[in-house]
Amino acid sequence: MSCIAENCAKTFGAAPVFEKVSLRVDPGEIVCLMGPSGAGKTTLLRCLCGLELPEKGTISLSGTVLCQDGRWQSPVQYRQKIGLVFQNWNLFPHWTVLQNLIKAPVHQKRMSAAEAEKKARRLLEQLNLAEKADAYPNALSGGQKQRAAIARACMLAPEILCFDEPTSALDEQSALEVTRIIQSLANQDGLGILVVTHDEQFARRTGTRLVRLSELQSNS
Ligand SMILES: Nc1ncnc2c1ncn2[C@@H]1O[C@H](COP(=O)(O)OP(=O)(O)OP(=O)(O)O)[C@@H](O)[C@H]1O
Repeated sequence: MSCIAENCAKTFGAAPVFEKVSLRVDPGEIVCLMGPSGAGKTTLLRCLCGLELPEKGTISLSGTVLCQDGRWQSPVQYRQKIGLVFQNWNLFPHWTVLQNLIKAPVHQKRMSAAEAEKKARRLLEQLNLAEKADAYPNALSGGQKQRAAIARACMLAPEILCFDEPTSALDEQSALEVTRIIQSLANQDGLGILVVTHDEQFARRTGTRLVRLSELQSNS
């Protein structure tokens, strides 16, 4: 159930972003990844989510290997176990909140429409968003969009959930709400959580472990 990156290296063109980076996220823990702008935090997150291929190293989740030394291994199975809440939420604007939640699980034939709707309504209820099920994303506040994006990521029951800068567009109240939701996902549902953030205050009150990208790099 742990997500493990070992000795990963990623280069764009001729420029190495990071080398020999290792990171482990266990069930129930909330790892906050921090570091200077441009250090490669989002790139590492995207590698862990199977959106970028590192040239070196291995990434695996509960025994399913995503990639090894620049080759994809089992990306489809791996991606089913990990979810990502994007910084700008990436909600489809022409779909309602409910449709945003149910389209992927139904399209991927992992759930019937009825099952997906039942699960989506339960998640929206838990996230205090039930009354917005039929609203379009442009009618939601930033905090509500964030919660809709979290609900959508939870539809496929990931083992690990990743967040890219979850508080960057939120006011203090909504950021506190995100802390509560993330802690509940880790403590009650046992998810492993990885959060890339610049928000030191958020990281200190939310994380069970704070790591800097520079500390993940082996010098040997
Ligand atoms: N698709 C890409 N093509 C080329 N270079 C890229 C690409 N994505 C990221 N980079 C470069 O990789 C480096 C790391 O970027 P990344 O977004 O991972 O950093 P970050 O630590 O998340 O920064 P920030 O905290 O500012 O979001 C930067 O120099 C960036 O310009």
